[in-house]
Amino acid sequence: MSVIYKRVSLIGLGLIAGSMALAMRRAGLAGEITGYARSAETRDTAREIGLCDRICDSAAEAAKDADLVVLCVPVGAMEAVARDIAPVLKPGATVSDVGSVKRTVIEAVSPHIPDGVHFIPAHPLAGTEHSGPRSGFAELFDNRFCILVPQPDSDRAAVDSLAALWRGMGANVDEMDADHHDLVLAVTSHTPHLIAYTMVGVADDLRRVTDSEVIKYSAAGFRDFTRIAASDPTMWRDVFLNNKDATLEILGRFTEELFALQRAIRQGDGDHLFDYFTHTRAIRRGIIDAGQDTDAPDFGRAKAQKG
Ligand SMILES: NC(=O)C1=CN([C@@H]2O[C@H](COP(=O)(O)OP(=O)(O)OC[C@H]3O[C@@H](n4cnc5c(N)ncnc54)[C@H](O)[C@@H]3O)[C@@H](O)[C@H]2O)C=CC1
Ligand SMILES: O=C(O)C(=O)Cc1ccc(O)cc1
Repeated sequence: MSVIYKRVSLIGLGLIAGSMALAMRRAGLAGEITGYARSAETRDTAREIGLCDRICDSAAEAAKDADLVVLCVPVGAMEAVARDIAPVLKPGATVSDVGSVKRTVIEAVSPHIPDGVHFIPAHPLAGTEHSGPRSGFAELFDNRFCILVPQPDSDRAAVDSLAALWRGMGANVDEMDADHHDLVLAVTSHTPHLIAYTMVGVADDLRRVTDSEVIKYSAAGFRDFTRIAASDPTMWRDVFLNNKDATLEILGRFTEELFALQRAIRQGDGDHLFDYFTHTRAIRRGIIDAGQDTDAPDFGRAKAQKG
């Protein structure tokens, strides 16, 4: 594959930026990759493992002369970074991000983007519970979706270049409106994470079951919950604070269904339980038939542990 951007700048050097750097290198998509992270320790680690061609000591230095700047920081830090890099962005450059929430990121970042610079938000639907500069791997985006959220005035050629970059990194690209994205993600990712956090908290609270029993007898379902609940607290705090309405909407529906199942159990209503589980099994089978069960979590964990 050939170079799409001469100079790419990654701000925030964790799982996603690290995986992007490795995936871009794998396919030769960037001439030079610069990077910046807020903590000196992260920058030192990134230098030590050669994550980028150049690690800079400020976001502005990393973004200077870049053709593409990708904000790879927690959602709550996007605005501060956009403010820092705004003065050095060159005309014709593209700014993108990888945040798990889109509407508030667009509202926070857009005002800082100078005229003549393209802002094209994005979200790769791929990740693991690991974080930090050592957690990235080149295959993270393979066969995963990356959702682009072009703005009404987005330049088509700039959107096409960004889409080509994500395809070059292995992803399938779709476009979506920000509000729809946030609702879809509240259903498929954000609320499930909250449920996992809660379930692990409940198990921890249950003093009649000791820690060693929780670990020893963890069946697959609970094991997955513990994996998800080990995800980065800063990132997930920011997700819920920034996708408030959609998450609360889905949580409301979730608790209604949960109460109905609770009542069925109390009343011994086996028909309700059977019908409900039959319906949900059909949904799972639909996902498998559509070829969309690529089992990212285990794949990600295995790769990250190797590295
Ligand atoms: N972890 C996951 O599974 C996925 C995460 N995302 C999104 O990607 C973004 C990054 O997530 P990860 O790479 O997982 O996080 P991470 O925790 O691995 O890395 C974040 C990096 O940002 C740096 N950082 C934090 N605040 C900063 C600031 N103000 N200025 C400069 N650097 C700063 C941290 O030092 C760290 O290097 C988040 O917005 C997250 O919502 C998207 C898809 C999947
Ligand atoms: O590790 C998992 O199971 C994930 O769900 C990864 C993930 C986390 C956050 C995102 O915005 C997208 C993907």
